[in-house]
Amino acid sequence: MNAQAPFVTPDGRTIGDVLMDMRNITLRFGGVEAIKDISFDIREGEIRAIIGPNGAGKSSMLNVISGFYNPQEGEVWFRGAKRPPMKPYQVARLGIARTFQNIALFEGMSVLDNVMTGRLTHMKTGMFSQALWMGKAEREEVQNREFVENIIDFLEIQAIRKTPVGRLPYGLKKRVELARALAAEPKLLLLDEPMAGMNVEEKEDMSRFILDVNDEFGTTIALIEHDMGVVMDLSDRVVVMDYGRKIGDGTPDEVRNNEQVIDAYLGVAHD
Ligand SMILES: Nc1ncnc2c1ncn2[C@@H]1O[C@H](COP(=O)(O)OP(=O)(O)OP(=O)(O)O)[C@@H](O)[C@H]1O
Repeated sequence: MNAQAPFVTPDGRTIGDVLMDMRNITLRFGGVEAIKDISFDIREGEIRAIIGPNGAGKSSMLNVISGFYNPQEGEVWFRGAKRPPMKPYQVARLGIARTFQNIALFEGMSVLDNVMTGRLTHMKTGMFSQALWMGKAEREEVQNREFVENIIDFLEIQAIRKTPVGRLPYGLKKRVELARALAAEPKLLLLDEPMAGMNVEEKEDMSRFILDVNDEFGTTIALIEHDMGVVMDLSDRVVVMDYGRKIGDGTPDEVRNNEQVIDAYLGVAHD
């Protein structure tokens, strides 16, 4: 990848080269154009938000990034290479992990076991050696377990590591989902409405953890969020979508003062 001029955010943070480059993406569902010729990039180490009214195409965009949908037109570039159409598990192996708008955890399993499932992409030994519990499989299991325990500590969920997820309050379930995504050691972490349905205190906790993950692990984060206070506080840069088109792209201040964005989305109520 060519070195590019570093991008310095208004609060003085320097963010790196382009990690993900979406070029002229168009996605159709039959006659519906969910994404219309959108281009934007995600730079190494930044927190990038995608915002817009309901039905604007945000989830569709996240699904293109995660490989769940393959666009009819346009190119997806990741770490300096054009990504061919792929299945989500192949995209996960490239280092892209995600959380979902509606929590997708195994309710009957413990927190620890749920977070361990996020580690599956890193398990290298085959079924055969695992079945025979050969040395290599054992070493790998120990290392993966250690990695997962560190994440559990980091997100302060040690006290509930043995608790079945189904018994946890909503805010903690969201944190477990974040832990599971982090267990995959992603280069790019996608968060689909991480604050949806949370109370003020839970939102504050989640915001802090998102910032800590970005700081401590240097993980690049792209998120969809409707809470504008949270978006403006957390993000380095924001893409704004409306009816499948991109209508704004820039720092939180630039986006906040963009007339088209104000008319389509922010209005008065969100100020
Ligand atoms: N699987 C699908 N099949 C057909 N149409 C779809 C599909 N997924 C999304 N759409 C349509 O694409 C458009 C964009 O939807 P999308 O869910 O991406 O928007 P969004 O911005 O994420 O909305 P929200 O904020 O409500 O989650 C909508 O018109 C939606 O009805």
